Amino acid sequence: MNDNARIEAFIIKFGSFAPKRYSYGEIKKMTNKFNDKLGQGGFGSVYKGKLPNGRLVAVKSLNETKSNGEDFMNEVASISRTSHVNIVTLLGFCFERSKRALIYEFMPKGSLDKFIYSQGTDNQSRQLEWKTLYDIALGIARGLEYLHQGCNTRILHFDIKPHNVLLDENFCPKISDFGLSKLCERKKSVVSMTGARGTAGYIAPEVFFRNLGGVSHKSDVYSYGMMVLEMVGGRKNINVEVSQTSEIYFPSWIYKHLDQSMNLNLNEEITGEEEEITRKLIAVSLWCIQTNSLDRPSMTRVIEMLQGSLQSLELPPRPT
Ligand SMILES: Nc1ncnc2c1ncn2[C@@H]1O[C@H](COP(=O)(O)OP(=O)(O)OP(=O)(O)O)[C@@H](O)[C@H]1O
Repeated sequence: MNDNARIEAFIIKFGSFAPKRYSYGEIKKMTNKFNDKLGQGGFGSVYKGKLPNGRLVAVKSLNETKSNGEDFMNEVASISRTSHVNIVTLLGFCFERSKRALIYEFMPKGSLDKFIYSQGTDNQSRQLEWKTLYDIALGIARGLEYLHQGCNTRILHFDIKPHNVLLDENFCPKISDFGLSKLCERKKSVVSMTGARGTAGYIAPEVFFRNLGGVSHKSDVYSYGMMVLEMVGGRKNINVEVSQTSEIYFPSWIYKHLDQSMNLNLNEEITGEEEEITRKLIAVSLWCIQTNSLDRPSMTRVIEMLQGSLQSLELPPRPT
C-alpha cells in the first residue's frame, strides 16, 4: 500500500474520529515558521503553535525519513483510538511526502522530568508537594489502565517514563509519545516483539531479554513502577555519578533508605498524610518492578492500592 492509500484507508476507518490532516504549509503557518522550539526528542523537534481558532498546540515535526510512514501512522492510529483525561489529545497530523508532523494539545508545564529530580545532593529542593506527586502518580495509573483495559483495543505503550508524561496548567498528567506503542487484541495479553524497545532504566526484564515468557501489559507496569520510584527518590534510576555499587541500582538504593517499618529516610521530615502517601507510593512501585511479571499488579490493582488504606499494603519481596 502506498502512503496516500494508507492515509485514505486510515481516514475512512476512523471517520469523524480521525484527527484533522494539515498541509505542510499550514504547519509552517501555525508554528510561525517553526519559531518557538519547545524541545527535542529522538524522532524530531517539538514547536509551539496556534491553530486558526486560537487554540495553542505543540507540533512534533518528525525528522525527514524515506521510510514508508508505518511507525508514524501507527502513532496516529494508536492515539486516535484514545479519549481520556490522562492521555494527551492528538488534534491533527501532516503527511506530505517526507514531511510529517503530529499536532497535540499544548501542555503548558511541559514534561514531568523537569519537576521530579532534586537539584542538589539533599532532597530539600523537591519541587512538588507529596500530594501533587501522589495525584500525578494516580493520574498516570488511570491513563495506563485505560490504555490496557478501557479502549476497544488493548494498547501497550512500551515507553512509559517521565519524559513521556506531560502536565497541564493544574499538573494533571497526560501520557504522550505513542511512537513505540503496539495494538493487540484485548484477549491476547502477550505480544511478540521484533526488537528491543523502550528506554534504558525503565525497560522490564522480559522486554530486554525477550525470552522471559512474553511481553505484556505488565511490561508497562514495570516502567510505571520505576518512574514512581524516581518521583519518590527524586533521582534518576540510573545514576552513574553515585559511586557505591549498591547505590547504582536504584531499587537497592530505595531499599537502603527504607527502614524496617517502611519509612523512607530521605533527609527530609515527612509526617502524617505525607508519610502515608510516600509509603504507599513506595510499596506500590516496588510491587510493580517485580522481576516476574506475574508478581506485578495490573494497573487496576495499582489504582486500588493507591486509593486504599496503607495498612492493607504489604512491602513486596526485595527486587533482584
Ligand atoms: N504537547 C506538548 N505540549 C508542550 N510541550 C511538549 C508537548 N509535547 C512535547 N513537548 C515538549 O517537547 C519535548 C520533546 O518531546 P518528544 O516527545 O519529542 O521527546 P522526548 O519524549 O523528550 O524524547 P523521545 O522522543 O526520545 O522519547 C518534551 O520534553 C516537552 O518538553
